[in-house]
Amino acid sequence: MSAAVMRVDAVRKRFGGLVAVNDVSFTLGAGEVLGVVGPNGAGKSTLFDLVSGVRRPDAGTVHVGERDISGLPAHRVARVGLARTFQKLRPLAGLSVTDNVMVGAYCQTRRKARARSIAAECVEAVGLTHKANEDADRLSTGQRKRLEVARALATGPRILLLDEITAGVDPSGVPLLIELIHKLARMDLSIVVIEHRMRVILDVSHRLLAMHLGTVIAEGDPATVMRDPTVIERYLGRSYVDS
Ligand SMILES: Nc1ncnc2c1ncn2[C@@H]1O[C@H](COP(=O)(O)OP(=O)(O)OP(=O)(O)O)[C@@H](O)[C@H]1O
Repeated sequence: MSAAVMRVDAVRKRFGGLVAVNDVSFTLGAGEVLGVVGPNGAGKSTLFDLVSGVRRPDAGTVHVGERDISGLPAHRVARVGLARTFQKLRPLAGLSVTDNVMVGAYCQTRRKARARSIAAECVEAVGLTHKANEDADRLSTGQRKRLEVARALATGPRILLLDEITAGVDPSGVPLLIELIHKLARMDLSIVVIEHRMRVILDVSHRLLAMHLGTVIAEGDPATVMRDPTVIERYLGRSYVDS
């Protein structure tokens, strides 16, 4: 792991009286997979929104390499090489898998033929070639998650933010998604993963960031973070300690 490809400094977001993300800072190394854990409402998805330009931070900065991308809208952030998936799946209804992925590819090219070929590569990378012409609405949850990844990949990112790609997926489909994250990491991407399933997060992450009520409560190598008494108390619960 080498120099940071992304640096997030003291980002903050308030919704009315609630500080959803409270001065969160972290770096992402080249080729690193950083896991983000925390209970529901900890601020994980809002943190992704701030980094990916879906929402503007009230304070703080986000750098990709030397470039300050703080407050840029999502389409411009995508052009800098940062892509994300969303927890809530939103394939474009009535469009095929390939057409959905081409939407991402138009971030890299205006040529339809080139967009189609990028889409084909990305659909293959996530293992959906056999569904390429199918209506995206007809996919299973696990397949839709992979479609989301393909659409993000088609924008040509260096940094990928994955928001709970195993949520709602049948346990039998989880190993395929774990393998997909490993594959993405081998594609020279630097990745931030939000994930509730412990077996997934421990399998894929080089480093962990634990959040609670908008703040970072622990950061470091996964085994150490998981043994941190504050993380156990606020996130994992007594049953984890006792088991
Ligand atoms: N648009 C919004 N308006 C008001 N409050 C919001 C909004 N979006 C999120 N919140 C609140 O901000 C806090 C953080 O939410 P967020 O979705 O970022 O948490 P999370 O850690 O991703 O949770 P989960 O694991 O359930 O997805 C929560 O209290 C949530 O209710």
